[in-house]
Amino acid sequence: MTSPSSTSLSHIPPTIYSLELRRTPAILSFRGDQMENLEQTHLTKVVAFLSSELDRLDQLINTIEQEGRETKANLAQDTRLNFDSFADNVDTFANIESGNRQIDALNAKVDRARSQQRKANLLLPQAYFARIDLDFGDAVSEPFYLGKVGYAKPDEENIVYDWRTPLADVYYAGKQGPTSYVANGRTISVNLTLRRQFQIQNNHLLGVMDTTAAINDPVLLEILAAPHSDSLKDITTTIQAEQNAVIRNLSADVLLVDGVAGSGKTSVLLQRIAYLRYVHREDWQPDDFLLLTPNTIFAQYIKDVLPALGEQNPSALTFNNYLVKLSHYFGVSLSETDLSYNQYLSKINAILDQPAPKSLDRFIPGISQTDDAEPIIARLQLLWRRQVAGDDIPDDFSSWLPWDPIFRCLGLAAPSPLQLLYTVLLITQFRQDNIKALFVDEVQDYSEDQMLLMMTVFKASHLTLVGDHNQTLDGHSFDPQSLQHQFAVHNRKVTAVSLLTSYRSTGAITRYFGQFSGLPNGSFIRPIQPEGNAPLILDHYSVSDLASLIRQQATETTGTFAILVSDASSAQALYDLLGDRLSLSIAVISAQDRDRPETNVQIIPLAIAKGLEFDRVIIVNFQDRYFSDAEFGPHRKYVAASRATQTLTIINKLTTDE
Ligand SMILES: Nc1ncnc2c1ncn2[C@@H]1O[C@H](COP(=O)(O)OP(=O)(O)OP(=O)(O)O)[C@@H](O)[C@H]1O
Repeated sequence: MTSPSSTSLSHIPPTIYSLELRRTPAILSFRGDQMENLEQTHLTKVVAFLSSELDRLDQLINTIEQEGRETKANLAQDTRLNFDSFADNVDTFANIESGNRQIDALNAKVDRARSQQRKANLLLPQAYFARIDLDFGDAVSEPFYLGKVGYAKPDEENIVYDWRTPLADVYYAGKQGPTSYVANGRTISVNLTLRRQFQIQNNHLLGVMDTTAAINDPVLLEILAAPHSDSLKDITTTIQAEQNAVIRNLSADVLLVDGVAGSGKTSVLLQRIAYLRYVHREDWQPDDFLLLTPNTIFAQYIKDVLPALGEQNPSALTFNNYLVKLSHYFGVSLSETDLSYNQYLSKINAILDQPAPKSLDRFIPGISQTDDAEPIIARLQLLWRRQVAGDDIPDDFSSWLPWDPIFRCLGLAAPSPLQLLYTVLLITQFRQDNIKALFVDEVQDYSEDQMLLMMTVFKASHLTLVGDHNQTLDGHSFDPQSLQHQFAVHNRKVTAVSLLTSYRSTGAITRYFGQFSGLPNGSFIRPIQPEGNAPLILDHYSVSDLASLIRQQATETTGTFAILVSDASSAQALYDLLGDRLSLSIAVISAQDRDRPETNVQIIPLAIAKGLEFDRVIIVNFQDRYFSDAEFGPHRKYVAASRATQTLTIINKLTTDE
C-alpha cells in the first residue's frame, strides 16, 4: 500500500501577500506591494498577449480559409478529368491527389489555429494560477507560470506552461528546495526557490501567496468553503501532493485507489484522464478512453470538469449498459435486469478448464477426441477459430451450440444470459483492445462477477479504479485485498493507494460520518476544512416541522440542498407529504433521470446521491430499517452523512402530523 505523502501533513503556514489575506502586513507589506506590482505588470502583459493572439488567430483563420476557397476553385479549373488512356488516368489522379494534399495542409493549419484559439480563450479569465522558480544548477532561478493549458506562439517559448508539463510536478509535490522531476525518462534535478499561488480574474490580480507546502492553503480553504453548484469543478489549481501522485502515476498497470469519502477520488480520476490525454497526446485518441460511471445522473454531475481543462469528455456509461451493448454484438439477449445478482461466473471458468468429458461429444461432436488433458475451453476456442476461418460466424451466438444441454452435461444449470455472455467472451477471446485506458468510479459497488468480466474484456487496457470500501450500500462487501488477489490470478499487477484526507465536509461533519467507518471515531480520516457547526440531530420530528426547517435553511444560505432518504418509494412518499407546504421548488430524483432539475430542494434516494455532494443535507428516518441494517447500515449512514459539505441535519424518525 502506498501511503499519502508525509509532506501533506506539515502545517507550515504560507506566506501571504494578498490584501484580503495578508496576516502580517508590517513585515511583508513593502516586499509584498513591490512583488504584487511586478506580478500585476506580468499579468497585464500576458493578458494583452493572449488578447492579441485571439486577433492574430482570427485573421490567420480568415486568410487560410480564403486561401482554401481559392485553392479549391483553381483546382476545379486546372484539373482536367482525362481518363482517355492509362497515362491520362495516372496524370488525372496525380493532379487530384496533389490538390487534396494542398487542401489537407490548409485544413491542418486551420485546426492548429483553432486549437490555439481555444487555449487562449480558456486562459483569458485566469491566465495562470501558480509560478515556480527553478534553478537548474547555474544559480539562476527561472520563473515558470502554470495554467490550465499551456500557451506558446509557434516556435517560441511558453508564456504559460500546462499544469501537466513534467516540471509542474515539483509544484504539486509541494517540496521546497532541492528536488527533481522526470521528463522523457530522464530525472532532472532542480532547486525550487519559489512556489507562488495566484488568484486571478481576467486582468486583475486578486491575491498572491508564497507557500512552502500546500496544506492549510488559504486558496484551497476558500474554494472548499464556497457554495457548490450541481456540477463538480476541476481541482487543477489546488491538487494536493497525495492526489498529484495518483494523477501522474504512469507505472501502474492497474491503479486502485481506496479513499475515504470526500478525498477527491472522482476529482483525481478526472484530472488523471486529462493528464493521460496530455502524456499520450501523440499516440492515444480521445476514443481510446472509457469511463464507467454508477449512473447517468453522475455522468451529468462530472460533465464540466474535462471541458474546463480543454479536454473532451470520454465516452461514459454504466458497466451494465456496456455489457448489454456487448451482448447485442454477440446476439445474446441480455437486459439490465439480468445483471443484478451474483451468478458465480468463476464456476464456469473452473469447469471449462477441465478436460472435455466423453459425454460432451453428443452435443459438440469430436470435442473429446484428441489429447485428453486439453481443457474444454481450448477446444471450444479452436472450434470458434475454425468457424471464423470458414467465414461462418453465427449472428446469434446463443443458437451456435445447444448451450442448455452442454451446461447440464458439465454439471451446471442452464446458463443465464450473463453466464452465456461470459462463456462467449471466453470462447471468442474477445478483448476491448481499442480502449487503452479504462476508468472506473465507485469500484466498491462491482460484484466479483462484474470484476471478472472487466478483467476478461479489458485485459489490455490500463485501469484506474477508484472507490471506498466503506461505501458499499448492499449486495456484497468490498475488500481491496481480495480484489488485488483476483487481479493477480489474471496476471495483472495492482498498485494500491489509499487517500485519507477528506476535503468535502467541515471538520464536525467529517468526524460525524467517520464514526460509521469501522474505526473508533473515524480517527484515520483527516478533515481539511475548519470545524464548522456540529450536525443537528433530531429524534422525533413532524412533517410540518420539517417543512419549516427546509424553508428556513433554504432562505438562510445559498448553494445546493438535498433531502436524503432510503429508497425511491420513500422519496415519493416524502414528496407527497411535504406537498404544497414548502412554497419552494422541490423535485424527486430517480435512477432513470438523466439530469437534475434546477429546484431549490431535491429529494434523493441514497443510492443515487452516492458520489454527489450538497451544501445542506437533511437525512430523513436515519433509524429506519434501511439505515439500521446490521451489515450495511453503518455504510449507508457513512455515505449519507458524507454528502454534506457545510450543514447536516439528521432526523431519526419523521412523524406524520395528526
Ligand atoms: N485538491 C482539491 N482542491 C479543491 N477541492 C478539492 C480537492 N480535492 C477534493 N476537492 C473537493 O472535495 C469534494 C469531494 O471530492 P470528490 O467528489 O472528488 O471526492 P470523492 O472521494 O470522490 O467523494 P465520495 O467518494 O465521497 O463521493 C469536491 O467538492 C472536490 O471539488
